[in-house]
Amino acid sequence: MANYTKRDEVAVIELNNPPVNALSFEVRSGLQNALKSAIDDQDVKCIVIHGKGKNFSAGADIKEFGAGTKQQKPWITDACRLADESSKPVVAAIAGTALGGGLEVALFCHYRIGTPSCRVGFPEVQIGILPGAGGTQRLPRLIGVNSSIDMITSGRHVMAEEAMKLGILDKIVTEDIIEEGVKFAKSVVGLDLAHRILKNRKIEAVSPKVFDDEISRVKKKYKGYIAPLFCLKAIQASVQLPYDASMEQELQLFQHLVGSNQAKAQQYAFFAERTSARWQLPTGANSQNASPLPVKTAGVIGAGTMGAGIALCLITSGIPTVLVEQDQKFLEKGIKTMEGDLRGSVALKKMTAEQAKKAMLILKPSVNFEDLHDVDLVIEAVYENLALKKEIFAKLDKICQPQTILCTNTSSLDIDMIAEATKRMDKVVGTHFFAPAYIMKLQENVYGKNTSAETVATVMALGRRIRKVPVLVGTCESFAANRMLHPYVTEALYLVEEGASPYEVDQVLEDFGMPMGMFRVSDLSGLDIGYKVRREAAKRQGIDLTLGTRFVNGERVCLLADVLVEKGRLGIKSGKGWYNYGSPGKKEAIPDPEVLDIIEEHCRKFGIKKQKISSQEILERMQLALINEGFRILEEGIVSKPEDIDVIWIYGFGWPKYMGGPMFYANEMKLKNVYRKICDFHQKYPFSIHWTPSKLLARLSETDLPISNWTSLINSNSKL
Ligand SMILES: CC/C=C/CC(=O)SCCNC(=O)CCNC(=O)[C@H](O)C(C)(C)COP(=O)(O)OP(=O)(O)OC[C@H]1O[C@@H](n2cnc3c(N)ncnc32)[C@H](O)[C@@H]1OP(=O)(O)O
Repeated sequence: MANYTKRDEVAVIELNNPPVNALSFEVRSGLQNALKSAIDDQDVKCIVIHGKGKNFSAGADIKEFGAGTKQQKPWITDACRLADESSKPVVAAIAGTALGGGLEVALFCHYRIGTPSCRVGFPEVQIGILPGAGGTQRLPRLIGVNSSIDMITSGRHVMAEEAMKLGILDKIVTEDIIEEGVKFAKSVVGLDLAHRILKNRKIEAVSPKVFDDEISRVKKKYKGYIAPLFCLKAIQASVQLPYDASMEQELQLFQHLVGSNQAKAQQYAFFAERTSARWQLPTGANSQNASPLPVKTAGVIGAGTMGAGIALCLITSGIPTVLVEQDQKFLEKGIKTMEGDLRGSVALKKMTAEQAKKAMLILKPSVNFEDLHDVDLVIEAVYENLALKKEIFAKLDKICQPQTILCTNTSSLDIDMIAEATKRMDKVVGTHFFAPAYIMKLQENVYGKNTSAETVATVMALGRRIRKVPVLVGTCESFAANRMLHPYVTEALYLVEEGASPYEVDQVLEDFGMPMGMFRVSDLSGLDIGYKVRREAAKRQGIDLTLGTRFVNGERVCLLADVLVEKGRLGIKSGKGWYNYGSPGKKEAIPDPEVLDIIEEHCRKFGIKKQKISSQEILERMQLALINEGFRILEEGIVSKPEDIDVIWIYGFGWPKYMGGPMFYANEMKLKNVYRKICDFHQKYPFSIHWTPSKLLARLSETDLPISNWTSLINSNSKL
């Protein structure tokens, strides 16, 4: 709703829909009525619109879009048209965020003022739609076509200072936004409003080439996403058509997008991220009843690629950090990496040179563990070796304050075994970052059997603070993220043995929307890593793994990657892997006939008959193998909801948001179809344990319920 009050001759309209003042039907109607009252009231000389609480408005209520249903009238445009027509100045007084429809409301006002910390933007592309209440028509009239294209197709938030430079804000004021709004509104009473009404403004002439170039740029940068292209069409209409006709065009484009599968998936992903933040432990403790400890300072152990990346996340979020390495040379190398990454961020305009300098000032590099004595939280990021990690944790337990939280960046080791090296098992937790840690957004937090709710609350809060997307998972072999990768990778290798080339497999995955195919990712990580892990695991089990091994414990194995390693093809680092890179460290992946010969030879050796495998089969086998594992992870309670898995795949492995995530994808395929196909594969490939159908999937597939109901069904039926 919208509250209407008066301060002398100033009407003050307050958008009131906590927590973010989303423009629901009630708010739109309230705004329309309040504007009518203010315009009709003879005593009112000017009008201020502001938002209750921390935000002006986060835009349209995304929940109302639900699967393409039309918003109930009045639209934002119906409500705000009154501002355009008003002879009394209307001022948008912006604190917090004015996003999407929120910014559109502000663009209907004659003036916009904002606090120094306010942000504006059109993030609609991120939820698969476009600004559908005049944003694509009015912004170009205010800040020009090029800047509008940048803002609308990227969806980025623009800070007050930049908004002022662009001309979106007329003034930056103090944080006391209502007082400032009233004062400003009074100061503009009586001024000519004609040139302040955006729909009346002339739009600059722009050559069609600008749009052709932008289409190419957007297609490349946001590969697979349709909304940014629709945004361009709408902006182009603003240049080519009169205002009313181009508004109509914007509405049509908006309506097309709002009903699209991509919008549905992207909006699911938006809410999944927020649902995933609401964690719970098997004890019943959860994000509502547990409080985080304050983290004023932090420590990182290990200045290798991961450690340096994690330290960078901390210092760029304003957390003073001690970075400890045992060797001065490695420490210096780590700092150089960090400085290089910061230079990259400055070049990409993600931060200013001043901010980068400030971040480095709160880093304390050290070769002395004792320097971790007073920090509130330590993240250990040394290489994967249980004995070494236990030694470090025992040392930390003695050096750090009793309340200090000790985190391990392990990707596979048992959290409980690491915790046992300390006398504070409740304060030990996994914080698994993904490479490159400074860039990848997923933070997979892993609780052990003694990890306290307070510790979990602290690392979940830390994740959000350092701009990661934190997800809570329980302990199991490889945890949730990497565990799901296993069947995906395995199935890719089987497909290659059976007749698909690695390049066909990668093409299918990239066409689906994955940023890189599985084989390119393996080359990037280094094939020798898996080689070592497989040999160590086999050694632990007393198995003699050789290139002649075909079955382990009754399960089919394919060691083609190991054949490449033994030929010196380690991936990008050696210049050759599944692809040829020309020379070590080069990134351009070129399909290599030599690899196809190696595969031929491998298949001949084992008498494997090759056949043509369709793109559809490649996709189904890879996706369904990981989906089945996802259901098992849910079934075992390693994660508490399907959204956790989707968030892991979107932010850890680049699953396209417009496909929602693997669980959402399964939901769209209908679980009965997913289950039937998995059963078929199980029958066809009995020696692949990953095709054993999940019991939870079997049970859910009988219900035909949508993904939004799965969690309550799982919780209400312990037999699942
Ligand atoms: C025809 C007109 C068409 C108009 C197009 C639009 O306007 S579409 C909407 C465009 N706006 C957005 O995409 C903004 C989405 N919101 C955000 O980016 C962030 O929420 C925020 C505003 C930057 C605030 O971030 P913060 O971290 O402080 O809070 P949360 O993200 O956790 O959000 C708090 C709760 O509010 C819910 N929510 C946020 N925005 C909306 C929205 N636009 N509609 C509905 N609900 C919204 C969010 O889901 C959180 O709810 P919980 O129940 O607490 O999880």
